[in-house]
Amino acid sequence: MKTQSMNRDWIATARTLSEALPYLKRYVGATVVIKLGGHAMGSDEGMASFARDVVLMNLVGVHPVVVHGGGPMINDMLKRLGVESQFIRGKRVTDAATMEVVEMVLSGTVNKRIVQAINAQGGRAVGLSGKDANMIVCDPTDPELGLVGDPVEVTPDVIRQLHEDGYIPVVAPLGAGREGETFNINGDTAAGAIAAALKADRLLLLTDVSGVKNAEGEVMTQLTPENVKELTDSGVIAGGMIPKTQTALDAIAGGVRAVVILDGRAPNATLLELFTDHGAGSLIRREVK
Ligand SMILES: Nc1ncnc2c1ncn2[C@@H]1O[C@H](COP(=O)(O)OP(=O)(O)O)[C@@H](O)[C@H]1O
Ligand SMILES: CC(=O)N[C@@H](CCC(=O)OP(=O)(O)O)C(=O)O
Repeated sequence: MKTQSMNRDWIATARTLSEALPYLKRYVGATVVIKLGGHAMGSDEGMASFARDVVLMNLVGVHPVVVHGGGPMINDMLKRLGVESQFIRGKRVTDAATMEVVEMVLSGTVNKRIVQAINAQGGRAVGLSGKDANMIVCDPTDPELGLVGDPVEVTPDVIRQLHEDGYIPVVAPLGAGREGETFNINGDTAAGAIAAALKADRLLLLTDVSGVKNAEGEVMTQLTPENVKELTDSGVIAGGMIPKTQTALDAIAGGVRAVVILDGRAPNATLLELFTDHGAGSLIRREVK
């Protein structure tokens, strides 16, 4: 039996769809890089919801690229294997034994979980890492971090080709060294480098907080690179938020139009951000309009 309140729900849904039209138009043909952090990868239900959003985005003409992390999953596996791991300035010190586990977890378990989730929603996801087609070539970040790499040459042709053929690329943050090594790249750094190489319209960094907070703990809905520098210098931006905001600044300097830091655990976070005037999280771009 249909009730009046059910009718009201449908009317609200129709209004939301209708209001999305200008945004849908704006993003046709746009490239959107979405970084899914390990902390934002929740339950199977949360993963299915994320995957549904990515498939919908693709169906309305957006070219999504998913770049993922998986730090907590690497920690779990290292613990099970009895391998010690430590972080310096937010990056995992990676020796050869750790690298083997990092690659197994990122390229194997995590990458395939996302690929399967997208395919289960009717998308056609293809999993790859920065090593495939020599997409991300790295130099070592710092000798004390071992096999941690900084992207120095990014060739995203394979991503463009996959988009052209209707596939959704899902990229694990690993890079190739010039001497045949494998490098462990911070997930945010890898996403920023890919977004800059593609001159993406948006880079969405999905994490476990609703955005960048000011000294009062309020989420800043819009920030310029200057605001980020001030908040970092005063110590308000700290810990894991530092590589994220640094990635945002580098990506903008590299030609990405805007970067959004948002809570990936919130339902339909990416759709809200792209297709409504409500937006979500903190938008960082050169000029705040
Ligand atoms: N100014 C700030 N605004 C929001 N979060 C901040 C800020 N400074 C530090 N953080 C911390 O940064 C964390 C996000 O970074 P991180 O844990 O590395 O995320 P992820 O695993 O998703 O990459 C937040 O959970 C929060 O504790
Ligand atoms: C160099 C470095 O620290 N690499 C990360 C790669 C995964 C990652 O970045 O995962 P999140 O996005 O979930 O944090 C690591 O080994 O944990």
